[in-house]
Amino acid sequence: MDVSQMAGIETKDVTRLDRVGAHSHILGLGLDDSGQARESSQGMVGQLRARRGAGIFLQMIKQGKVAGRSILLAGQPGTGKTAIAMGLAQSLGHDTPFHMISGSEVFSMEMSKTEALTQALRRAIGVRIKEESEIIEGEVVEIKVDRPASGTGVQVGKMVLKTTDMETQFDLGSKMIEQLTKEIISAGDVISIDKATGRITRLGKSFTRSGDYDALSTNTRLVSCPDGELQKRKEVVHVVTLHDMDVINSRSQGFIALFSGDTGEIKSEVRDQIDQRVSEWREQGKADMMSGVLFIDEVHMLDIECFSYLNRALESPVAPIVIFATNRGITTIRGTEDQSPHGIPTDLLDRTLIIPTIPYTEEELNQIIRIRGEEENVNFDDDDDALDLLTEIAKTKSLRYAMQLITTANVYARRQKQSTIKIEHIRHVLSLFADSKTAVERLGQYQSKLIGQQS
Ligand SMILES: Nc1ncnc2c1ncn2[C@@H]1O[C@H](COP(=O)(O)OP(=O)(O)OP(=O)(O)O)[C@@H](O)[C@H]1O
Repeated sequence: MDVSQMAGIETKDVTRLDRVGAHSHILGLGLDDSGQARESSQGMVGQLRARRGAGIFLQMIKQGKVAGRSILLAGQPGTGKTAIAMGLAQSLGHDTPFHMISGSEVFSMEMSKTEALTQALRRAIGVRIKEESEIIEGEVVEIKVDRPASGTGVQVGKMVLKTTDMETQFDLGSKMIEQLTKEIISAGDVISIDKATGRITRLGKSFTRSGDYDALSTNTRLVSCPDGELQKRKEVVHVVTLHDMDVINSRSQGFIALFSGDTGEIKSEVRDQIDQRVSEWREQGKADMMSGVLFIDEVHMLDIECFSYLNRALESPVAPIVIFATNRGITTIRGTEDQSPHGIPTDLLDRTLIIPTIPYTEEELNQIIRIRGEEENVNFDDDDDALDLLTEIAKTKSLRYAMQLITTANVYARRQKQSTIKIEHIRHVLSLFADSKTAVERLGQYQSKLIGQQS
């Protein structure tokens, strides 16, 4: 049986999952009941003040006091700005829409700046619809992916799912494989597949397999293997974003555009129709609206027109929560000659609560790497210095680079038929992949050769 076929469509999962995947270990802000940040909780480590600040903003959201306001996370790269924004979104509910863009992206799309911002805002507003749906729910026994011999082309595979009463093998298409990879699904996970959309949700790890994991994160939810039939009808709550609905309803675009992410401009009549339909559903009690989070990184890259547009958009009654981030200090506001803190005009800055993020201590970096390792099902050898070396790399190069090395070293270790990452695996991938600073230095050194300007 082909899961994608049963799902009716290949997949409905939308764009930019790759960037979100790097933060899949973040499950919330890690605060206690009094709003204090726990040193390490819900995948979050350190950055206590910033998390506390975000926690207060969270309370304001819950009390409906944020209209027209936003927060700005200001700090060096790799200090957890995206992680905090995501933690805040997660604290609002695990199905809260979270959409991230970078300021510069607004200019690179084949559409006007305001259209790009409107799409981004609508991607962060959810409509929660309740309906009975067919799902497949079971424990993953095995996933096998066949790589095409050429190394490129469509991937196919098989997945065996079981309940306490039955076991079935499903064929996997490339989109399903992509989703399974993104969600880091492996044997022992209990998952649910919505047949209407093909969306996969990891419900937790099976109790029966919990003894098999050396490194079981404290975040890991343990659940029982489901019983009865694999396929069942359940009342499920779908969250679709206003943007998804716009795209599906725009006749020239349709579903296909959702997969490619290339949606082009959407006509305002289409948006009006969707708004109208959603408001009818709300009156009939069929749907609720939910504000998600729009995270705009590199906000200093936006220009004055974008800022004016956002200023107005923030006041709309259906605005999402907008979180800005930047690593710039005083800089020119694009499109003007004026300078301002973080390159943001003062009228917008005035409505923004600024939360600084600070560099991590060595101990914190070590913990973040450990958690990320657990998330990727990586075991570190306790008698070995692999974790210390990664910590050192995070400190001297960048945290992101250290995280990339976890993934690559794991692939290498597995190819060497070893189940734990050792220092030699890290050294090997270090010799293969340069960090961005080293790459830039090298490019500078060889620039004349690269662009053929040697005399
Ligand atoms: N406090 C934290 N606890 C757990 N993980 C974290 C924390 N801070 C950062 N990370 C993880 O470290 C990586 C880099 O952090 P992140 O992308 O949030 O930094 P950033 O400040 O947004 O960087 P940039 O300015 O480059 O966008 C991510 O995978 C993130 O999830």
